[in-house]
Amino acid sequence: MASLALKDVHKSYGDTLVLDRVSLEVAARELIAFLGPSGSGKSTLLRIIAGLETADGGEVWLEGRRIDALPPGDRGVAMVFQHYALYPHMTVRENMAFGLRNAGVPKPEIDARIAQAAHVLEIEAQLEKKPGQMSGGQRQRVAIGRAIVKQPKLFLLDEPLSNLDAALRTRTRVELAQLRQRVDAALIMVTHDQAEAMTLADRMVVLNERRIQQVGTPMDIYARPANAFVARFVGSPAMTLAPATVMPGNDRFARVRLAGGAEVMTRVPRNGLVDGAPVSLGLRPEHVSLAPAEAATLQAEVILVERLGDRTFVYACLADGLEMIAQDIGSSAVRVGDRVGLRIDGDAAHLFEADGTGRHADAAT
Ligand SMILES: Nc1ncnc2c1ncn2[C@@H]1O[C@H](COP(=O)(O)OP(=O)(O)OP(=O)(O)O)[C@@H](O)[C@H]1O
Repeated sequence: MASLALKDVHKSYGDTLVLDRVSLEVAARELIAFLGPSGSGKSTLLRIIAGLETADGGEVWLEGRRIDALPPGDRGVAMVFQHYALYPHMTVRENMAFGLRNAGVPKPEIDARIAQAAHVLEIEAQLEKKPGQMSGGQRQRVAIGRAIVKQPKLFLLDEPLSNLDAALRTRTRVELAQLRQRVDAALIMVTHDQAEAMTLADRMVVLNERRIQQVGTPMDIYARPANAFVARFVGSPAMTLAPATVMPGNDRFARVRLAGGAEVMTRVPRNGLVDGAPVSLGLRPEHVSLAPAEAATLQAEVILVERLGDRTFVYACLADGLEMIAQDIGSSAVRVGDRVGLRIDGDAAHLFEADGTGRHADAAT
């Protein structure tokens, strides 16, 4: 049985539809990341599940119980906010006990739950401190602890790491990954940060334009994005989308011609594609490499070089103005203004419909 099920959830604010028939099933103990651009409805969906917002239609089920008409406190859901909203005048222990005391949980039970959560989060030594005496990372753990003591069936985390600096964020991400092994509940987190989603989530839900665009494991979404939006949104730097046309032929796989004339042999089955049909060729940087200008079919001028230490991203502009990103070795010697050749790994190229709405399945799918 799914832990959480959303069925045809929709929501408008005034005349603006923000969620359009969203359906999703989350398995027990699964960690799901909602990923999408600003305004795509991630927080609204989370708030509907938590009961802080009412949907206009649709159903929310948790462990076989319909919860969308229940008040937030009765849903079996605990939410951790981006601004963790700890009570500054209370100690960590009091912060964690507050909700339980209000819910009438007996004191020995509260003490036991706090001790257990503090152990899981390794904040036993901080229990008598006030939030002002703690670092951002410690405060975030207390906020998570406050959710853990409620023993929810589902945790909802809204941008849980976004207030932390880069180093602490990476560390807390690892801690969150470890924590989830120790809690017996499903977990949904909202994030802007795809590295966070890719590293933590069992499955990612990519939202855009009011709808779920794709649900899948991080690697599945990276390797087989369902449409041009997902292709460009997931992965950094973004995938290049090059306008191309399908060339006539009886090959098993489709050969396409880029606007500038170069041809690329893909691994996308030829059948189902119409001769001359416009398509969009998707290329990740790791599938475009540098080659001596005279030996390659594509010539380009380097416009930007991004050195990351272990590898270098080379942004290059083709004669027809198309920009492509190639990946080179860490010690790459290329410089802005250089003329370079580009070699495309057609086996790894993606083909999307020209309007970006769909993907032509490749041989691996
Ligand atoms: N209370 C509200 N009243 C009116 N419009 C709202 C309200 N809350 C959200 N919206 C609108 O609904 C849309 C979705 O907002 P939501 O906060 O869910 O997006 P999001 O994906 O979480 O964005 P962000 O990543 O910026 O937090 C946006 O267009 C937003 O302006």
